[in-house]
Amino acid sequence: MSVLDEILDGVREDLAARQAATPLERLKEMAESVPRPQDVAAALRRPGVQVIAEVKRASPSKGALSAIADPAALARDYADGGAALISVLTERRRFAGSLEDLAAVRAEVPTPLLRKDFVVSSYQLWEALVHGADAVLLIVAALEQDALVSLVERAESLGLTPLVEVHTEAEVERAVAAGATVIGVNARDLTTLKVDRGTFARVAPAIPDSAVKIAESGVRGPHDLLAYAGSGADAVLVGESLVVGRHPRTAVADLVTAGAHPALRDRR
Ligand SMILES: O=P(O)(O)OC[C@@H](O)[C@@H](O)c1c[nH]c2ccccc12
Repeated sequence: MSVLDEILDGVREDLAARQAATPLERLKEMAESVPRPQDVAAALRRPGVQVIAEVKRASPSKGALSAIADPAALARDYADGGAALISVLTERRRFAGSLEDLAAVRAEVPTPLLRKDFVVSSYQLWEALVHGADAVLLIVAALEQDALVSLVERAESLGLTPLVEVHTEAEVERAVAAGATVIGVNARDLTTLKVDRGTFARVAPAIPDSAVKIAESGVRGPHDLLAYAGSGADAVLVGESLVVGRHPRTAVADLVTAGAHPALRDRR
């Protein structure tokens, strides 16, 4: 069984437990008092290369990365550094994340938030909404096409922006066919867990110009952002290098400065 399949099994088990504890009807009631999510595509389409900073405690490839005692304080650093979007891992077993982390970050910063998880059910979209997300990750490799199509539609109908993750050109076709307008190319292959920084340059040409293009994973600093920008990235998603470094606010600010270079600002 692949790592992805193992992760998905755990995700479904945890999901079943949450559904047993909180019926969908209850979540829907809670969603009534939540403000409408922000326009994430617009935030990522601003001139220059935008920085998406991730609250990430652990990963399947490396295990524990950082204890992150206070995710809200880290998110505050990311926001102060100029992140356009903050990604919060909510998967528990492999990434040590939680919906509580998402809610804590929501209470601290006004920045748009991405729920980063393995979404397999519309129940998780309602959870994302209730805990303050503006966008949700949908991973093409983890979903049958009809499930992908319906989750893109359901997310949009709730006002959530679907960020659809791909690894190959064939997956770009599936993402576009499902109506995705914000597409992330993950340099980490979720079946082998290896990072190949050339993935974005190979896959991005298949993404329509009208879509927002995000380069995910493997960004160690401004030089990697600039390389992804050279291949057409509108935004980069950065986790590990921010949480293991000692100065997350400065690290984000350095990326934001690189992404705001005049040559990048005038591209679109
Ligand atoms: O830590 P990195 O190499 O900067 O990568 C961040 C992000 O791309 C990665 O966490 C990620 C991309 N897609 C995912 C899907 C699920 C979980 C995690 C991810």
